[in-house]
Amino acid sequence: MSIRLGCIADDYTGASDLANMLRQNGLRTVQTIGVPRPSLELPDVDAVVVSLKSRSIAADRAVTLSLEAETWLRDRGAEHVLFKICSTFDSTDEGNIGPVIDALRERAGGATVLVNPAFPETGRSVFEGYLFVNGVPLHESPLKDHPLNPMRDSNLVRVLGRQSATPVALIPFAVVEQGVEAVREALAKARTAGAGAAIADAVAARHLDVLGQAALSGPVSAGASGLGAGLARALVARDGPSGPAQPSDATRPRPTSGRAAILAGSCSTATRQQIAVAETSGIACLRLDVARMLDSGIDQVVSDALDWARARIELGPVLIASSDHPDAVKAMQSSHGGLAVGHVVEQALAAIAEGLVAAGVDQLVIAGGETSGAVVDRLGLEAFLVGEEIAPGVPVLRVTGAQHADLSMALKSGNFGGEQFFTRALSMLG
Ligand SMILES: Nc1ncnc2c1ncn2[C@@H]1O[C@H](COP(=O)(O)OP(=O)(O)O)[C@@H](O)[C@H]1O
Ligand SMILES: O=C(O)[C@@H](O)C(=O)COP(=O)(O)O
Repeated sequence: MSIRLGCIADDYTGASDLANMLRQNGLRTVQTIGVPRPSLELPDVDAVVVSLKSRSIAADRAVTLSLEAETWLRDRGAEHVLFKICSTFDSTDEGNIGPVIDALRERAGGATVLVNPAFPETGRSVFEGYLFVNGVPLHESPLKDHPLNPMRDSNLVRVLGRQSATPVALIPFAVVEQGVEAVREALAKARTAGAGAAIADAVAARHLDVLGQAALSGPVSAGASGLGAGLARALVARDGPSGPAQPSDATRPRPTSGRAAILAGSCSTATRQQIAVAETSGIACLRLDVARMLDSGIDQVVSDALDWARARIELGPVLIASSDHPDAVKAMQSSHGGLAVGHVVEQALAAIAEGLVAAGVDQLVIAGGETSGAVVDRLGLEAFLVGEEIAPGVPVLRVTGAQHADLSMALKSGNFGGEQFFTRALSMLG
């Protein structure tokens, strides 16, 4: 297999968001979970998105995993590697975006890395280096309350600068508006000035086209799926389209047991609203008792949740959620520690997912990036074929590989999807 674009995603929902975007813009794409084992059979594709769960782990570990993925992608012919980060720049002052960009840049010869997390379809734009989420500066958006990486600074030059070994430059709106050559020149100047990375502005799809073409002149870039779309369009414009749109197994409906479940660990405003709507539309819902998990361990909570689900699963979809309001999350974190709470809840939801699949569930919707990572890892999944789009950033995923190849899934970023997302996803997974 020889690929045209290699991608490393720092979480699994972000990876499926990117895979969806590449597919929509003309690249046959597969999403792998980690670096694939050598004997895993992958379809003939133009792009591979290697998903890592590296957003909220120690920076040195994130670097090691990302470099392993980069080696695998380059060995398969990738001329350009996109490091897929969150469109809300989820990270802390310790990393992991800066350290991974530094390592990928050094590996690829030192050219300044173009960085842009804009995703206009979901309301993320960058202007003068400031990130806006649905028209609100990042630090005023719901991301200020994220359980693992509260985003309290909207200036990405500053945010990335605090995580990086070298200074960070800005490629402002006025330069991006001038076009590809102007952006290439700005990147060259940034390199001469010693900047290892440059935040580029983009508020509309046409800016992402410019950035995609400019980025393709170098070996590495970093951004969200908007930049992925720009890169895909640039590749197709330069080299022409290839093959059929997608491996046919990705879109062919599969026989299903009819058993379906939704697991939510995201505490985002969007997910909490989607749960509220699901509750009023007749989906059986169970709220997990997070305090009980923290006080007495997860086993009894998991076992009670599975008993509850098994009693209902033949009648219709079930929804099990740990999601809570930011005040409740903060209270829990102040007594037990943020990462520790997150980890315990993720492990509980992963164990519940395992039990549900053992009970015959073959349609599974997961809300939350870290939550999705924990579930996919627990199930031992190896790769996904990318199906139709459910909502911007969220495709139908058909499992491929040795484990659970009958499973159809949606991995939803906490922030994505409209109010009716869960019912829409379930109608498309079958
Ligand atoms: N009630 C809760 N209290 C504290 N943390 C929680 C609670 N429910 C879920 N979490 C944790 O919050 C984090 C949510 O992150 P994630 O799954 O990535 O969602 P998102 O996509 O919204 O970022 C996870 O680590 C999850 O375990
Ligand atoms: O770019 C995005 O916003 C998403 O693709 C993404 O990475 C979401 O992360 P989570 O909100 O943690 O799922």
